[in-house]
Amino acid sequence: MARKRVPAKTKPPVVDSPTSQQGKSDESKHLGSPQMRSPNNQHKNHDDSAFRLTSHARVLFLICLILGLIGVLFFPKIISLVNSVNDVGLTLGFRDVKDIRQQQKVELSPLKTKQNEDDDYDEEVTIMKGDLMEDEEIQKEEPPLDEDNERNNRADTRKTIVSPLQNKADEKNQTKDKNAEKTSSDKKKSASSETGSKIPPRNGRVGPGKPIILNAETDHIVLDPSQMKIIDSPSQKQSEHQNKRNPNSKKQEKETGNEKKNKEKEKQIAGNETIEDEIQNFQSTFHTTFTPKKIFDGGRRIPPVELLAQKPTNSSVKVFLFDDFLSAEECAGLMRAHDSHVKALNKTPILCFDSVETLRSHLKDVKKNIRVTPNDFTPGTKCVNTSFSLQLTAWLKGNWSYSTAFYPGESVFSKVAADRIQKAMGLDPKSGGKFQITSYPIGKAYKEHTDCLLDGKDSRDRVVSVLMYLNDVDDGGETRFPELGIWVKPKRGRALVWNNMSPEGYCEPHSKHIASVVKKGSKYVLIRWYYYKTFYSLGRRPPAPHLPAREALQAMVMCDVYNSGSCRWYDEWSYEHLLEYERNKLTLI
Ligand SMILES: O=C(O)CCC(=O)C(=O)O
Ligand SMILES: [Fe+2]
Repeated sequence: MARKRVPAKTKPPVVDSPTSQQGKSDESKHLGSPQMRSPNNQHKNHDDSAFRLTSHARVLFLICLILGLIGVLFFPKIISLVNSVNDVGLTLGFRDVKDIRQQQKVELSPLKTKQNEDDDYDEEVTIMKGDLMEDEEIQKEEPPLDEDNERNNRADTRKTIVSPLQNKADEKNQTKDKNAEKTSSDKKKSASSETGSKIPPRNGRVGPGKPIILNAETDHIVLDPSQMKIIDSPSQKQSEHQNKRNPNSKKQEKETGNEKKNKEKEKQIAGNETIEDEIQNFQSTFHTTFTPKKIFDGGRRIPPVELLAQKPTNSSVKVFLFDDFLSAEECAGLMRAHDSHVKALNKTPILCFDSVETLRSHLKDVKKNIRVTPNDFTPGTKCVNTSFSLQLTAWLKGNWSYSTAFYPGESVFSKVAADRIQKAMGLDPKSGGKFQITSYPIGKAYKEHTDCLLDGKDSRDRVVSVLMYLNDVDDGGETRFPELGIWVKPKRGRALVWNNMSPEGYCEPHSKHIASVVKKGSKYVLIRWYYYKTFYSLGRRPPAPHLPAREALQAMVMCDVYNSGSCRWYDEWSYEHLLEYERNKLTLI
């Protein structure tokens, strides 16, 4: 065997394998020169060095290829690591490596990766660190929710299990979409005809030729107290909610079986009202995600910017920001319409509290030593009567923020905004609810909350929130996400969009946010929530709610968990309307 070995320096005889012959003939074909084919020594030497050169070149080529591959694979990581060190370093001077790693994790999250497939997105989404704040600052300004409460909230959230049949239900619902679209267009027609209404709508202007109508139709509803309904027990609410969440669950089947019975109950609740076809035929759809994209509107280029969590988090919450999403004229028009509507509802509001303890805290705060019990609430509600409301209003000195609402079909602007949101954020207008404008006078804030938790249960189904700032605020008023370490300064026309629920349909505790105290000036925002599941009353004012009697032009003030931002004035009673109405119409959706 050893003898047969060819000395290293002598060239082995060329054994023309079929491939090498093939190679030669290919070469000759290529070069087309007969000499090149003649096997003289010179040529052999040339061949040798060419061979050596080629093999060196091959090795070099392979090394380059491997290096290139490594570069391609790790280049974005290296660059973004350098960037984040720069960004974070510039802001804080020094940051824990753990946090930087976390930032990488967020950048490489599934949503981002998915979006990278979209050229438009890849090109235009800017990833930005969220502005940072110290934890202690959050603690100081906005006391966190009671710890036990919070723990329960989280436990409740995790307890709600999405049915494995959910996907099937989604598919089914998608096929129903066509029907739903039809229903929705019918609904729109009906909503706009409804707008014709009993009292003249108040008009504001949103830019040239774009009227916004804030319709106070429900202000005329004066209810028969005998129609009032005792609010359901929390466990009942929860099971109803789970039922909504799991449309194929046993409970749902049971209800389908009991459809007739429920319809009767329904009719009973609705009195002599007949159930409109559009309600009866209503098909709900699910909404689980959003897809930010660059848009152009009114000559403005509006790209999304992703704000990265600045704290370790494994949540699915994504926060995006679009500057100049609304024009200056639109912002001014919306603020004017809101102000004039608030002014018009000049009757003393009815005051409501989430509990008698909250009422007590407020009384203590204004140094009124009055004994109150649950009997001070109008039966079946958490609201006090008109004369007590009058007294409380004087004592509390209008210490609240103001929210007015308008619905699709009530203004040209609502369609313009819904379409723009759809284009920029991929949110289906059909899943969006009312538009709510809120103004915060100086000193006002709004408590820490998620948009999907209610009394510790995910009852609101608000999968995505779209918050639009209508003015610059001189000082304060930031929207803060304490769990993510993100805070955003109000800026006229800026839109902020985030998901409150995971794609699986869980309410995300990390979506908790706070409207910080307005320290100087005032703050105006427009907000629209997009729901996990559409329900009939989205997009139009729900019919008569089972709430305390009230006069026309009488708003309500709702005071939740007692803290600095606990009370909010509402031009309508929609918050309860929606829950109540959804419960009542459960069998229809
Ligand atoms: O005004 C803000 O910054 C946030 C408002 C908000 O979160 C809400 O109304 O649900
Ligand atoms: Fe919120």
